[in-house]
Amino acid sequence: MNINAGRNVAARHETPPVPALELMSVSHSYAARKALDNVSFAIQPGRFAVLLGLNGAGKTTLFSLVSHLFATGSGEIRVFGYDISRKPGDALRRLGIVFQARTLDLDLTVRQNLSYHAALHGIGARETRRRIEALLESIDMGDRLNDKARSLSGGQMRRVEIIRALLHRPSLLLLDEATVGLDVNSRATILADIRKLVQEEGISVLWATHLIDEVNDADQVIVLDKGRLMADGGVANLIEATGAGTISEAFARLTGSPPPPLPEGQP
Ligand SMILES: Nc1ncnc2c1ncn2[C@@H]1O[C@H](COP(=O)(O)OP(=O)(O)OP(=O)(O)O)[C@@H](O)[C@H]1O
Repeated sequence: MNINAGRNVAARHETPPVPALELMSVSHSYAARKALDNVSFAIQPGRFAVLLGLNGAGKTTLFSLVSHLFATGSGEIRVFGYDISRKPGDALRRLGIVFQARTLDLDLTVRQNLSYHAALHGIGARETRRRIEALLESIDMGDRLNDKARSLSGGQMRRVEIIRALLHRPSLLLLDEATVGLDVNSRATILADIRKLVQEEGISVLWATHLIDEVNDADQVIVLDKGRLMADGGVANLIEATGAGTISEAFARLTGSPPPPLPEGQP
């Protein structure tokens, strides 16, 4: 008996998973300046995808569209199949976002900053307390609960912002230049924490950066340059497609720029 027969039939009829994030022909302009030009890509559930682009590539604009801060004028954006324009509630519920600019209220305590976000998502008081305490403990910041946000270091503020983005248990996390301005150790800790979330919780991540050393071999790499999608694929694919020796060289060839800078603190 061929025990695989049934399985093969099932596999033939299997539908592909709904992407965690899908952009279809998305464009955006600020007056005459085109910031995104016909950008399409998809991120599958449970993937760590790096959105790699130099200053002005369009990364923040893309985040503003995905998070529905800006209306999608041209093209379509779906979060786990939900169109951000037609079903913003369903899409945003599945989305956690850490913006490039610091967004904690410095005069509120860590708990107050986090509780406010939980309330916006309709999470009850007891559950809010439970989640906040567990998440803060997980990053060894349980003792900072009642401290004012302004007393935290830059890296600690960033980690509180990441926790805030996770409070409503999103399935897709977007981070825009999350490590900018942080020292080498804080950068490494934050990146490792996020990679752990992908591995252990199956969360999908879109990590926007201009730092090539934040890319791992197993990542999906989406290269954006002056609003245009230059490449989308695995590290090995990008290296092969560009005839480069390294991902850094591949990026330089794709964007016509010198190899991107190494992070602060590295020669
Ligand atoms: N509010 C705005 N008004 C006009 N032009 C803008 C505005 N915001 C961004 N731009 C322009 O759109 C383009 C894309 O900018 P965006 O901030 O999305 O890029 P980025 O990749 O996030 O860059 P950075 O890493 O420097 O933040 C740039 O040419 C920028 O000057």
